Amino acid sequence: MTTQSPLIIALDYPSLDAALCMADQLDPARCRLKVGKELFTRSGPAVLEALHGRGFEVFLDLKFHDIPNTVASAVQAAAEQGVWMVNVHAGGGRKMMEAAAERLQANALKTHLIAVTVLTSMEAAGLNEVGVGGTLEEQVKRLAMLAKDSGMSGVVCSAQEAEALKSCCGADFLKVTPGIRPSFAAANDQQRIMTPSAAMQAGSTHLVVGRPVTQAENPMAALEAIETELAGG
Ligand SMILES: O=c1ccn([C@@H]2O[C@H](COP(=O)(O)O)[C@@H](O)[C@H]2O)c(=O)[nH]1
Repeated sequence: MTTQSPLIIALDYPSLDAALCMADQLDPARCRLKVGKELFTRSGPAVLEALHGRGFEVFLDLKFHDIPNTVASAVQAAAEQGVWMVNVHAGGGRKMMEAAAERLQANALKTHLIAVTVLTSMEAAGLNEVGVGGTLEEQVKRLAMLAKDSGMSGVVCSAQEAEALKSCCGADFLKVTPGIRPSFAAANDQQRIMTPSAAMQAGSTHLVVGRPVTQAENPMAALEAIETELAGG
């Protein structure tokens, strides 16, 4: 099933059972689901099969970053398992991204392929410490433009950069934004955060929400509060 909702719920759980317990409370007409490193490493492709069987579109968030052939093969493996979206690190460079995009095209695979710019848990000082000069915004913009030029259909960025990326990369270029924090939620380890409605206004195309829903006392009430906020209520 496909949905018009921009919401992608991050299933960051240590077991397949725990992830499916949450998935079974959610509706594929109202959100997509994200499977990340912890859950995939523990459960493997079985989690994708289980979520697809329940009608969900799945973003496989493994952030591949390796030599071009290895990344292209991993992206192909993900797409052949039917995921809706998969990602790589833009820092892997043009050749890596082009190889991955070309592999999908050569095999007529329609999975969205996007690239991570700068993790939403990073701030300027942390970026500087790993040797990146210039501002954080400049780095996000540089990597987004490189990603677009290398055949990516969008990027992972923070909602704080969405407006600038809309200007340089266009409205159709996907801006998948983690670090979404409704007013009731803690920031946790996220640095560049925004509320759901502000993120949509800024130009995010998809909102990744994990702990504000999955760790809430009442996850369904938290999700409904986000939906109400997005509906302008
Ligand atoms: O830059 C990035 C890229 C990926 N993520 C992932 O999104 C979710 C966010 O979860 P929260 O609990 O809402 O913080 C998580 O799975 C991250 O691995 C990100 O946060 N930032």
